[in-house]
Amino acid sequence: MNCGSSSIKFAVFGEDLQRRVTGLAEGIGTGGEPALRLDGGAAVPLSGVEPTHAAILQHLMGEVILPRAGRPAGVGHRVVHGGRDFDRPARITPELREGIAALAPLAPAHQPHNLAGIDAVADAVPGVAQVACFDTAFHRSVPALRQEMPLPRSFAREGLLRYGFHGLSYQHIASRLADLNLAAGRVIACHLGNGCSLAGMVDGRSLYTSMGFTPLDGLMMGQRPGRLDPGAVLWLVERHGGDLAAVGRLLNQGAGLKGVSGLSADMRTLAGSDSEDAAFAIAMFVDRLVQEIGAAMTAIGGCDGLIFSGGIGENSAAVRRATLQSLGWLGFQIDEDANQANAGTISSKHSPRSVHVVNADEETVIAAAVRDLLATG
Ligand SMILES: Nc1ncnc2c1ncn2[C@@H]1O[C@H](COP(=O)(O)OP(=O)(O)O)[C@@H](O)[C@H]1O
Ligand SMILES: CC(=O)OP(=O)(O)O
Ligand SMILES: [Mg+2]
Repeated sequence: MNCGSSSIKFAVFGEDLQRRVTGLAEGIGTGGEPALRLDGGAAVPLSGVEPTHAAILQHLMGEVILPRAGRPAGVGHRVVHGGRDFDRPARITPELREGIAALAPLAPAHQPHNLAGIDAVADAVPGVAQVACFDTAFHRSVPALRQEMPLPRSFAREGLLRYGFHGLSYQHIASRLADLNLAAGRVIACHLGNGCSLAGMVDGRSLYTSMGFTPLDGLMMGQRPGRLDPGAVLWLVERHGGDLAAVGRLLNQGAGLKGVSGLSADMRTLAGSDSEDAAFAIAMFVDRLVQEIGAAMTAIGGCDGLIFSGGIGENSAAVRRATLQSLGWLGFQIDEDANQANAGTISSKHSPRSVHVVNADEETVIAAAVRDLLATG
């Protein structure tokens, strides 16, 4: 289960880790009618189901997942924030559920939905083994120097650290590096979905990531701004008369591509629009990405391979082309035919650094963790 801010992704796996059912419910809480896609088929409106995560989860468990796949041996969940303590997949107990709930204020657009998933499964399949897989865990290898912030160190001891996110996606990318001849070396992986971040990995381990204490930092995203001057945040709080919740909504839902374009958080919509603000938003998205790739390269001492992943990274040839054009002077050369085809390798034959497209697959990483934990009891 991968419960996102406006979507629920799920997959049922056999013991061989092959997918039996794959589903995506999207458009939850966005004002329109949510729809369900099964196994890559057409979107079917979820008419008659209350458009909340909890109600849709109940529907999916009772009407879709259990009838098709039977009672599962175990259920794994993507949990966005694991804080300092949860650094590996773990069986969900009442205590762990409490710990996950306590971190919700640090990921308000995600963590409550992750909890809704856990609760819906417990209701539908009482007693089933459940496993939490944390999006922060992969980045616990980032050096302390980069996890702490330039503030009095007592705050870091209280847990004010740069945790980083999208770790399940990076773990999947790390598992693919051997096929790309990049198992040893410096890799920058860009996960560009609704939330966007990048990771600088050396020999498959994370040493740098653009997201921070919360999923607000770093790259410009669908609805979040990414890196902001903290003075701008203070100004926004004053401008909203001290209403922190309103500023929180602006930063989590009303900024990024959506805020700048005034049109949509969806890259497809912006790419198909002739609005000047939409074009400006895309150009800013690319510029921020280029800057952050440069920061990651200097942090990890270079780059042998660059990877694009996530809905935008996998499908937007235009974003990849614009990014690589700006980075051309650093030795990134594009093969435009391969890029247009969303091929696995999109750098030209003689490019000093290789560039690849890897499909995001958080679900397989979760399924493997569940299988491993069940095997060890
Ligand atoms: N063909 C495409 N061209 C450009 N952008 C695309 C395309 N397909 C999907 N996207 C973009 O991918 C983003 C969603 O990414 P995805 O990884 O599916 O999101 P999530 O973070 O919810 O998992 C949206 O901005 C969407 O417009
Ligand atoms: C952490 C995060 O930003 O997740 P998502 O991409 O699912 O919004
Ligand atoms: Mg995502």
